[in-house]
Amino acid sequence: MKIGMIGTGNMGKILIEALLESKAISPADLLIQNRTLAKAIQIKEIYPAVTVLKTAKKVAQNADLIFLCVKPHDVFSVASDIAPYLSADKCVVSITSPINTEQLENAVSCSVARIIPSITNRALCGVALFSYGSNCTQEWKQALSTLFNNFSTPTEIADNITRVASDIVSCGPAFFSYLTQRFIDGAVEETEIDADTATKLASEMLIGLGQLLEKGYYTLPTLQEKVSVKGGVTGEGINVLEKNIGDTFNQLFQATQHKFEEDLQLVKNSLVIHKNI
Ligand SMILES: NC(=O)C1=CN([C@@H]2O[C@H](COP(=O)(O)OP(=O)(O)OC[C@H]3O[C@@H](n4cnc5c(N)ncnc54)[C@H](OP(=O)(O)O)[C@@H]3O)[C@@H](O)[C@H]2O)C=CC1
Ligand SMILES: O=C(O)[C@@H]1CCC=N1
Repeated sequence: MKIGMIGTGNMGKILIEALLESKAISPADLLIQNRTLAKAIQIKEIYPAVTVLKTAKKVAQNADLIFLCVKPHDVFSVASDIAPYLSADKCVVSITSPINTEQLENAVSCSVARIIPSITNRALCGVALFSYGSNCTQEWKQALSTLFNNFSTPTEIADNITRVASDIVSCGPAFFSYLTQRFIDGAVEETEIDADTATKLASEMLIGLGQLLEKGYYTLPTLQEKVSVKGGVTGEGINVLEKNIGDTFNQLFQATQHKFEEDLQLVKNSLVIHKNI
């Protein structure tokens, strides 16, 4: 199977690295293209057997499975460029949350899916959120799930939880990096530890925490219970968190939902431009 990647920015590159480093596919089966071609050429310098194509049209003609790894406002322009070259047996995957599979199916006449990846897939772990188009064939559903299983936990989601699922899976790494950074900053400001040591200790702690959860030794509540010895220091710290976090995370999910509504409207506007309604 030939896989085409249109858009080799942040996420396109991460998917290429995950596909190749997990050995899900061979570099000879990968066709890549980007608006600024130099970005795709840089990837070929790392993986010489990858083919760089000059146009999205050529990717559509030569690949069986085509990933659209562009920003939401560019998806329909790329989809309408490639639509005439897609036979019914091909599959198009978009990776962005504000565009649903119905909108994709209206833009191209082949199997479609939306797969929202996560930066954690670069480490060949974490979740990829799957939504299949209503006309997506069983063969493509199986092929996509098998492909992503090499470097992620493919998880099918209902449309109504798209935003929150993506907040947790794809935005989550940024949120928890930010919180960890603030944790480190506090330690450096309040004690004699230096930033490098605090960063190293906090990073190792997070890796260990991930391993504990992966191995299933503890749930999140039992883990807190085990560490918070009665009358001990952890309890004092948890009290501070309880007093101050308040409804921060409610506000966070409200803010992302609000931004999502705006993004959905922008997508509708770009659909009008491409006359696909
Ligand atoms: N970042 C993340 O963690 C995640 C991102 N996503 C989604 O992935 C999508 C892409 O995000 P990201 O990779 O961060 O964005 P980037 O801006 O880094 O990448 C987008 C790429 O698309 C290219 N591009 C734009 N138009 C075209 C075109 N017509 N033909 C070919 N290439 C084109 C751009 O080229 P050029 O070099 O010319 O700008 C750029 O390299 C977003 O919709 C985002 O929501 C999903 C999950 C996680
Ligand atoms: O489309 C999305 O929801 C993702 C989450 C992180 C960036 N973009």
